[in-house]
Amino acid sequence: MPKLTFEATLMEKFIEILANKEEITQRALDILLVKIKDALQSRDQFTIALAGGSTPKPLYEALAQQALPWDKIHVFWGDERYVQSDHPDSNQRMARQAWLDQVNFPPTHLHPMPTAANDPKVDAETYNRELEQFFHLNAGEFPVFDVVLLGMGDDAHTASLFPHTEALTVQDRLITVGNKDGQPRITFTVPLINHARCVMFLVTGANKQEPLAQVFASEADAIAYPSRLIQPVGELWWLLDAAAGANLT
Ligand SMILES: O=C(O)[C@H](O)[C@@H](O)[C@H](O)[C@H](O)COP(=O)(O)O
Repeated sequence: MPKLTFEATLMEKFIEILANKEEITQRALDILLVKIKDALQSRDQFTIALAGGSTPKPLYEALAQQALPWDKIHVFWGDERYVQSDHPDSNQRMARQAWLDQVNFPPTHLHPMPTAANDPKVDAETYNRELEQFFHLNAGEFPVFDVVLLGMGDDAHTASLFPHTEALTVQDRLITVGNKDGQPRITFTVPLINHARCVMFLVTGANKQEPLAQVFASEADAIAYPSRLIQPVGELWWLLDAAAGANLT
């Protein structure tokens, strides 16, 4: 696999260690509400890409309690397991149950990753085209999401960008096929995430201590610790609970 290189980028990095999941949820909500307000004032539209997994679910539940102009917000997914949308592992299903189906989003404002073609490459290409059309992109352009939410696995993967996989090296697409132990995923690529105005990691649990130490180390192999590749042109937020961030204080 080619050595990964990426230019140094201008970004503002914020690392906050909070007591627990509840504090992370509240802090993430507070930041998101500011980003939504700023986006609506500047562009009259807010675009967000959701993370899957378990950590963001309380944040989605908290968002469902907000009175926001849902008709000005567009929701995408940063990655998806390659299962049907009603499968228990579906990231779409989790976000709909926790938030999206609990408020009156216009259906056209929800942009789930397709998983029905029985070929992840086809579905990845379909979603790639959907983003190109939605953001009116010319060939080779990347869209700028207002916020990309991310989690991090205990192998330092993020989205469905897993260690030592081809997905890590894709630089000319918005969407590609991820691979978790042979199981296909659909995922944002590194350059797509890195074009965001704001990337926010929510990371909890003592099992994330070691991978975080590698992600924040001055030197480490980004192919082995893919979250190192996330260096957005905009803001980078790391919201960690005390267990995950214990070694960083
Ligand atoms: O589809 C997924 O599973 C996620 O996108 C994945 O990248 C997740 O964010 C991490 O695995 C952390 O998951 P937890 O939040 O459950 O620790």
